[in-house]
Amino acid sequence: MEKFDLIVIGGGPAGYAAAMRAIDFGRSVCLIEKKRVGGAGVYNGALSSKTLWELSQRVRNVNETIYSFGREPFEPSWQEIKKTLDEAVFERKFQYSCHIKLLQTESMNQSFHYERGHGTLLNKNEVEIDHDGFKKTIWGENIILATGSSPRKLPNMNVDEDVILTSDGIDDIKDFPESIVIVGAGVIGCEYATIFANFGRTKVYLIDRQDRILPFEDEDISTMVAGNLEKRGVTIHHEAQLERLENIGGKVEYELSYPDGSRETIQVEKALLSVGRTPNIKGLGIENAGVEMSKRGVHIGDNDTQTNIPNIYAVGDLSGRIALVNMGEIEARHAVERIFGEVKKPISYDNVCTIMFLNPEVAAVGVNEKECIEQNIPVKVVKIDYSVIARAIAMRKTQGFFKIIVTNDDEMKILGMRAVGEHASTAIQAVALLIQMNEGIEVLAELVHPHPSIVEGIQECVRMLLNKSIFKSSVFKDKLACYSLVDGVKTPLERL
Ligand SMILES: Cc1cc2nc3c(=O)[nH]c(=O)nc-3n(C[C@H](O)[C@H](O)[C@H](O)COP(=O)(O)OP(=O)(O)OC[C@H]3O[C@@H](n4cnc5c(N)ncnc54)[C@H](O)[C@@H]3O)c2cc1C
Ligand SMILES: NC(=O)c1ccc[n+]([C@@H]2O[C@H](COP(=O)([O-])OP(=O)(O)OC[C@H]3O[C@@H](n4cnc5c(N)ncnc54)[C@H](O)[C@@H]3O)[C@@H](O)[C@H]2O)c1
Repeated sequence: MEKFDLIVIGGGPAGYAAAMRAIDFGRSVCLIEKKRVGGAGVYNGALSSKTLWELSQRVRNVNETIYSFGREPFEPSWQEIKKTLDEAVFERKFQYSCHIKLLQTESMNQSFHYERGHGTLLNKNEVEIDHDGFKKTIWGENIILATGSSPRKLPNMNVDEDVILTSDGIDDIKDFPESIVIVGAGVIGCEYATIFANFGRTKVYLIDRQDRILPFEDEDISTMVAGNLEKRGVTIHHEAQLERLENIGGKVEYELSYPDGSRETIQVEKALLSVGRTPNIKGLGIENAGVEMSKRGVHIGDNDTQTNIPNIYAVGDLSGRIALVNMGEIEARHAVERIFGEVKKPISYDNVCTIMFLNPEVAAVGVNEKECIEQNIPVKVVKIDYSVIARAIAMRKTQGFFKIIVTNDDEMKILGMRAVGEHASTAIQAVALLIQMNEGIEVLAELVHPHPSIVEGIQECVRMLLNKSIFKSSVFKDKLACYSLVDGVKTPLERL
């Protein structure tokens, strides 16, 4: 039987990162992937949906520009869009293939081994690999489980990935549907609503069971994103309870009920279910090795990625914590460092940087106002509208804002930031680093920023906190705001 220092089951972003980190320690590692290396980081997931989003943003931008010149809209076909999507996915797939092949060549002198097949734990050290019925068993001193997650389904709903789809099937549609209902106004639902609305070829209905989309974010963000979706013709069913959704003769019929007792029935061409994801635990054999779920039955690998069986770790979406590529990679690298002796502090989930690919894009790090109110954290908040940032004016993209949340004391340590608008994702990075380094805001206030750049807005925010901004909030009251937020009460702060 082949023996390894580490076996990794699952070759998505988390599993791949784990295997690569093990190589750095000079340990023998076997990576097992049943389908396609890259997982949802590439296919029917992060890379594919972001390619679609980028294309759709370009189409919308072009159309907004040429509309103002009185020109006909630019309408690429779905086939053209799909070709570009496939090219992007292929490029990444090719990189992974070459990387894996070259790593296994003798000249690389690596102890990396790749196996295609379904991995199942037989006990705490042995894993069976099943490749199209050909089975073999390997032995590992340590095992990392990284089998990811799959779209959650709803009862009584027959997902056929043709008429009723999930994110696993949406990229394979044959044409722009005339209409689509999206069930679930979370991240995937809102991103695909944005994509279809941007292309402008599909009537989109979005089912939101709460009173506002993206309920985990502050209201100013939900309002701006929802307003833009509605401007582009999206119907958002707020506070809607989905009573029924079925395929009737190749079309979708769904029925909603509302708190006032009213009901409505609507027919559309396709449905997309985006109601969360479920960890891929079935068929993994965790029971054979004695690996247990957390008491609440959701997490696996509760002890800082380690499971109750000391040589078995769980990382990425499988762990049931934060389902993001970046966190999957960090958890995976952390688990390997724990296994091979480079023990560090436990992973912190406090300042995770995220981007939601909406219109406009929304980037986040640390706490928002909602969390400060819920957790009763007294803070100061400073907000600047994109319309006073030179670069945004030059781009003709003045919708958006920066919001920075700091401690309610003289030190004013940054606790969180939201960036909503063009280049939001690049802007968040500087502030994330300051939080990580536990630095004060003065550093940002004095740094020479490039001009014109969107990040100058962040600088103006911190200058406002220090009462030395260039534009004065007492004059531009609707564009610059600075207030304290204590016990849920907002009090404007005196600024020039
Ligand atoms: C539509 C969509 C958009 C997203 N957009 C973003 C984004 O913009 N940014 C972001 O950070 N995250 C995004 N995510 C989330 C991100 O894709 C996941 O968090 C990430 O892929 C999780 O990585 P993972 O390695 O844990 O799991 P996965 O990517 O699910 O990979 C798990 C791998 O394990 C394999 N596997 C499963 N069982 C076995 C087995 N028994 N034996 C062998 N192999 C097995 C699977 O085939 C798969 O390749 C998105 C997800 C979706 C669905
Ligand atoms: N840009 C990104 O970073 C990005 C993009 C896409 C996905 N992801 C990751 O993938 C994960 C899964 O995304 P998701 O959008 O499926 O999950 P989600 O948890 O973000 O949203 C699911 C939504 O579905 C709603 N819902 C659940 N059951 C419902 C029902 N019966 N009827 C109507 N609505 C219902 C929930 O209220 C929630 O708003 C995300 O949590 C995120 O971690 C990240």
